[in-house]
Amino acid sequence: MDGHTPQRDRSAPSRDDRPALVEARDLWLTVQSRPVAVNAGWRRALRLQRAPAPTVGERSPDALDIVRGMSLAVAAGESVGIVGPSGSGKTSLLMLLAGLERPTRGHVLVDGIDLASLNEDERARFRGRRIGIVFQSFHLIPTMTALENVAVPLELAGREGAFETAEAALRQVGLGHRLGHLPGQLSGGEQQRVALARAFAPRPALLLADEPTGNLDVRTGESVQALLFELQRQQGTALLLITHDPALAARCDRQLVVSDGQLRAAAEATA
Ligand SMILES: Nc1ncnc2c1ncn2[C@@H]1O[C@H](COP(=O)(O)OP(=O)(O)OP(=O)(O)O)[C@@H](O)[C@H]1O
Repeated sequence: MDGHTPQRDRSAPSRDDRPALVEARDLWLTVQSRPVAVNAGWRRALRLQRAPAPTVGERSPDALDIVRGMSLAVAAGESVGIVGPSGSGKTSLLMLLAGLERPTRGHVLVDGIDLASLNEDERARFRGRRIGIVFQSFHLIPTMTALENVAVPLELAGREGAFETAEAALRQVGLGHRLGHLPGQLSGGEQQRVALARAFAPRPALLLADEPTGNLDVRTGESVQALLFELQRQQGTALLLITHDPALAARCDRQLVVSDGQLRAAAEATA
C-alpha cells in the first residue's frame, strides 16, 4: 500500500463479542452553514463582507454539526437497518462509513483498517475491494452498457476476468439477456439490479445501501429487496441499510434510529 502501513485494531468487540467488521468511534461531521466561497463579483453586487476565516482550532460561528458523536459496531455478515427522519444524518453517516466523507472528529475502522490512515487513492482501492455501495438513484454510468458498468470497476480494482465475473453477476440478478443495453434502455428496477450486480461482484465484506428501493414501485421494490437480502446472505456480507420503510428495516438483524445527528438502538429510541 504505497509503503504506508494502515493501523490495524482488532481489539474492539461488536455486540456479540466477535471482532467488529465495521467500527465507528464517536463520529462527528461539522460543516459550514454559509457558503464558504462567494464569487467576488457577486460579493460586490450583494455588498457582502468576506466572513473572517476562523483561526485553526477555533469553531466558526457558522459551524453546523450534522453528525454528533455516532458510535457503531457491525459484525461480519450482520445486517443493520437504519431509519430516521429526513435530514437527520443517515446519508452523512453512510458517507463517513464509506470513507467518502472525512469525519471532523472520530474514527471509522473497516476490517481493522482506520480509514483515516489511508490516503485518497488507498481509500478508493480499499472501497473497491471491501465496500459495495447501492444508492437510491442507481448511479450507473449512462454511456456504458450494463456489462461495462459492472466490469469496469472490477478491472479498475485489478481483478482478473472482470468481464466474465461481471457477466456471471448480471446473470445472477436475472439480467443475462440485457448485458449490452445502456442504463437508459433499462427500467428502474433493472437498473437497480445492475447496481446490485456491480456492488456484489467484488464480493465486498460490507454493503452500504441508501434507500435502495426508494425510486421503485412497491412490487419492483419488493423483488429488489428480496434479491438484496439473498445476495447478502449468500455472500455473508455485512449490510447497513438506510430506509424510510420500517418494514424493510425490520428485515435486518437489528435496527438503529438516527435522530438529530445521533444514533440509537431502535428500542431506546421508542422508550
Ligand atoms: N456537505 C454538506 N454541507 C452542508 N450541509 C449538509 C452537507 N451534507 C449534509 N448536510 C445537511 O446535513 C443534514 C443531514 O443530511 P443527510 O443527507 O445526512 O440526512 P438524511 O437523514 O439522509 O436525510 P434524507 O432521509 O432526507 O435523505 C441535512 O440538514 C443536510 O442538509
